[in-house]
Amino acid sequence: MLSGKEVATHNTRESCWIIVHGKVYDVTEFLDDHPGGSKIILKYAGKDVTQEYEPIHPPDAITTNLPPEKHLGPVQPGTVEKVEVAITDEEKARQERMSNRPPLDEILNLHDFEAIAKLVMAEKAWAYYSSAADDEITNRENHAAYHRIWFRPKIMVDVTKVDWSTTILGHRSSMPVYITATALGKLGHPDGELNLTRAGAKHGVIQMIPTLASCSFDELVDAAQPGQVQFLQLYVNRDRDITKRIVQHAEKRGIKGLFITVDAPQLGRREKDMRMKFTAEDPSEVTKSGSDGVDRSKGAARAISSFIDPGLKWEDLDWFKGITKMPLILKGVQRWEDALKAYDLGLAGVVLSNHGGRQLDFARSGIEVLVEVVSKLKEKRGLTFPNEKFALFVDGGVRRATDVIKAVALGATAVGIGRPFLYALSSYGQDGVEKALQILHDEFEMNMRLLGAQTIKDITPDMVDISNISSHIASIPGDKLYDINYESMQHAKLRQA
Ligand SMILES: Cc1cc2c(cc1C)[n+](S(=O)(=O)[O-])c1c(=O)[nH]c(=O)nc-1n2C[C@H](O)[C@H](O)[C@H](O)COP(=O)(O)O
Repeated sequence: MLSGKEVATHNTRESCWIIVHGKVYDVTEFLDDHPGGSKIILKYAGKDVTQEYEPIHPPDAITTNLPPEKHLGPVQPGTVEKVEVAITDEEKARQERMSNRPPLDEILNLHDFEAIAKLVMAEKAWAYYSSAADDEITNRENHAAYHRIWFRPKIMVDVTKVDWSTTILGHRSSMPVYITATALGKLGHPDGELNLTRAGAKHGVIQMIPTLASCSFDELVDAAQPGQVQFLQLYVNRDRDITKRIVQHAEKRGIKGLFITVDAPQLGRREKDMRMKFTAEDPSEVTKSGSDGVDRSKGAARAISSFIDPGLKWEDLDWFKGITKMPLILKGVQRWEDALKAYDLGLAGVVLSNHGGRQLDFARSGIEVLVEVVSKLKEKRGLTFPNEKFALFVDGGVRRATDVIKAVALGATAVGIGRPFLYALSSYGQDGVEKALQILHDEFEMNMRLLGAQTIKDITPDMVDISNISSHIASIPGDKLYDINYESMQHAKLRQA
């Protein structure tokens, strides 16, 4: 066993060891491959870096990215000097805002969590969660699309009792909503995705565990209550043995659905996240590309995703069917032809999604694609929805129970919600996530009554007017760069002249 003293002598670029979770790693040859640049590692060379490591890296990031011969084994307990991570003025100001945030009972809707999270989250964390690709048009369209769908409520229906519970892939759920997969939960809260597991258990809502969770997969499955249903979101690894191991382990641990993410052969250019250059203090320090040629100077997203296989193709699905019996669902389908292909291949369903606008900008919203998919699969295969055999899910921009009800009316089995639960856990931890779920329950109760629907089955296509669904009015974003940098400079020059 290595002593902390011995590890401390390896604190240079020539020989750099670090300690993570009580284990010693030789990262000397990894320094220039580190997505956040070498500087941040050298700052902690020879020391225990766990506290700095945890919020940004999935637990197994170091073991999967470092060859086994660099894993030097456990460090002797009691021999390691504690690393004090100095509290910056920015962090002090943030903690001050956190202590002044409104009490939870003043939160009335899911938008409130976003407003508070923006105030109380660390800049890097907010950038990562809120970021979307390019001009973020799709991110805005995701919610805007719901504003183009109007209700045709029924009256004189006895709605004394209303019930919005449902089944998702054959499992009971208290509402047609699941907590979708979003990476790096510990950026927002030290308990990370555990907040989602625990709140989901209390409110009978399914959690989709992300490949890039901050918490380990087993930690999240161990934290589930008996009978609590969890799905797994999978980024397919270039190394198929790693993927096979993850999938078969998940099945053994009782995961009830494998959601294969298909809209991210490369993670999108999320410029707010990129500006953070994540952990590298000196941006020019951030390595342009590692030994595998992956450009790592693009913030956290790109940093943690170089393992994703851009070569994933339809033929791979037979391989998946051969390694698991879990229902297979494709997450990130964006046109009816691909939904039809997934149905013909006997998959259990698709998530009509553009990754929360974080991937291809100008991709259409999930709800608009839903309308197209339902009509085309009816025309081509005589299918009606919701459909037990082939479930349609939608995610992106869902912030109200009325958004969910619109999706259900149009044939969705259920809807995934992402950022609102992240903002809730970042502002109030598990209590925040529970409050968000309770708000949705309260909104369902009211809206089902006002719609004249007693149960989910009574929410039918005739209850919505979708005549405007495809008329996109993309608000052209202001040209910040020109307006702030160039235009004002010209004015300044003219003023001086
Ligand atoms: C907000 C967010 C979304 C992420 C997400 C991380 C964040 C912070 N990450 S990402 O880092 O790679 O982009 C994932 C992910 O791990 N895997 C995935 O399939 N979708 C990922 N998504 C997309 C997510 O599953 C939903 O499609 C999206 O969040 C739905 O939109 P709303 O946030 O508006 O509800």
